[in-house]
Amino acid sequence: MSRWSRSLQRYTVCVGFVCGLCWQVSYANTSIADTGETLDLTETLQITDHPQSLQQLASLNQETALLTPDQQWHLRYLNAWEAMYESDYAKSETLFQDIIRHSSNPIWADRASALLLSQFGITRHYTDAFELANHLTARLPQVTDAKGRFAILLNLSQSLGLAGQTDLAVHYARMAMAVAPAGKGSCYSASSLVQALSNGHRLKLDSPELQQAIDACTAAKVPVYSTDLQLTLVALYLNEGQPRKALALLDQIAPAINVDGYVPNKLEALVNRAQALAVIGNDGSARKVALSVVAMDPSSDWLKDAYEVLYRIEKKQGNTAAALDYHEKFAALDKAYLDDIHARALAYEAVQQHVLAQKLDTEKLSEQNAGLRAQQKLDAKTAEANRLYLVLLLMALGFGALAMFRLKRSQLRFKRLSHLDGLTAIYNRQHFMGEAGRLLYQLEKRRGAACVAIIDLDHFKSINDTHGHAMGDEVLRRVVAACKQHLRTVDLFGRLGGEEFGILLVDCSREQSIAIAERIRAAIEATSVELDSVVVKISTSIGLAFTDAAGYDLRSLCTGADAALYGAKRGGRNCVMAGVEDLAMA
Ligand SMILES: Nc1nc2c(ncn2[C@@H]2O[C@H](COP(=O)(O)OP(=O)(O)OP(=O)(O)O)[C@@H](O)[C@H]2O)c(=O)[nH]1
Repeated sequence: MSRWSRSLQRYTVCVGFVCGLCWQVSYANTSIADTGETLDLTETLQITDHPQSLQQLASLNQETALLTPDQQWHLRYLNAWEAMYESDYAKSETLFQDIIRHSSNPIWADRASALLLSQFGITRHYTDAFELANHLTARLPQVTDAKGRFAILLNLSQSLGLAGQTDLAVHYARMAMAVAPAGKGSCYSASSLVQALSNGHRLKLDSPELQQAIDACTAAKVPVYSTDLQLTLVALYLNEGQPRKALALLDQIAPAINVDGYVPNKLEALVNRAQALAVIGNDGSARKVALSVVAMDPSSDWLKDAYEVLYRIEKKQGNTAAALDYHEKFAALDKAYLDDIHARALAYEAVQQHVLAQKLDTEKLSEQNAGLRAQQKLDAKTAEANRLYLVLLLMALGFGALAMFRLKRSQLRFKRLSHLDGLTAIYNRQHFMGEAGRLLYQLEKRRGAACVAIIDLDHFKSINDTHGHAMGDEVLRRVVAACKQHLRTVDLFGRLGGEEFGILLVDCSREQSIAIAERIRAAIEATSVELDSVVVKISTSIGLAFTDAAGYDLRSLCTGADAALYGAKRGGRNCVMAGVEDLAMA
């Protein structure tokens, strides 16, 4: 028969030993005060002396207050193991999940995960098993706890073997062998390798792995495993058409099987014996052995093989009805068995597809995220560039505006300067004449009165000649200052040239104008100009012309004022001559 048919049962066996991890620990003294040691000892006893371990576990569960938080997780792990051992899978799964999710110590989480992986295989929760297997495969590089790593590797090999992934099962079994502790650890890992090869139909009678595993388990004194491996050899004899050798080996290991009392091995041996007897034609014995298997009412795997033997014997002997009956039973179990293999393969593929889809989704998301991040970076850079452009633009506009402002101010300044006399800072002749003409035009429209006064300093040449041009310039500035004292802001004041100044008195009657001119004359006369300790006295002659007589034409007014000025000079200087009438009088 195929070793496949026994895989799940062997799976259970392996789990039972692996999770116990029966390291070489002495347990003579079971009343240890140190709770940490008690926990370790209890773990050992779970395999080597189960009744004793139950007592230890009960004591520990009553003294949880004495345990550290980490020891409490260890205790939960032992309780989970116990529940699984007792086939209370609902309870053990709850406990395992609690440890996996909430234990802060990865040692317990990893060991619990390894056991839960086993349990999922036993309970045929294949999807859960392969999902957990994927998780543990990814987690493996971080597992530093030797026991946890070993347990994970063994159970990965087991679960992947169940999925028909022989290469992976062999790979993890070899990894487990590489880290296996001497003794039982070597036996368990070597047996896992044999099982992986057997499940993948890669095991031959002369495969060195088989003998290596038998030697390891014999040396480690693990009789159940040794017997199981011998049964693997029996199956190979049967598969290769050597039933007598199979029977010989079964006879050889029969005493050990009885001593072990391990039911799966006992059933396996019986089924193999029935098959071998049937092949050699000993139908009566074969039927008897097969019926003994049926009587034990085992799980489907052995029952299926037993019914197959019975069906072939009845058919061979022409017992059609019995043959048909056995065939129906065999076919039903065989279908269930094939369905189970199919279910494992499907679950494995579904999980791989799911993982692949998740990976693709993750990659797609990563790509999208990368794209988004790149877009965000681009957007940020664009925004930054835009801000920069805006700042530059504003700066350019600012600078432009500033430049414009400066240019305008400069233009205005030049314009203003171009309107002013350089020495006295009052209007020059050109601007004075232009402004005077404009004002007179406005005055004419509203018939306002105005007066043009021309002021000419007396004997200015002699000041220059006597005291120099600097004194002459200073005199000119002081004269302007004196005139401004008596002018209103509406009046127009300009230097017409040399020592000659013009004034347009706006909205000023003849009398008011004469009075102002007289005050200006008096002020100039009163002015003493001192420069380098030299004091100069000055005077001025002023000629006036009025709009009420000369009209609003500037030229006429200037001519009139000039004529009046001429009169003032002729009249002895230092006086005001008002209009043509005065000139006529003069
Ligand atoms: N210091 C100085 N002298 C100037 C300036 N502009 C003209 N003058 C001088 O002013 C003098 C004018 O002299 P004149 O035209 O003979 O007149 P005046 O000496 O005042 O004689 P009357 O007008 O007849 O009293 C000349 O000597 C010019 O050189 C100036 O900006 N600064």
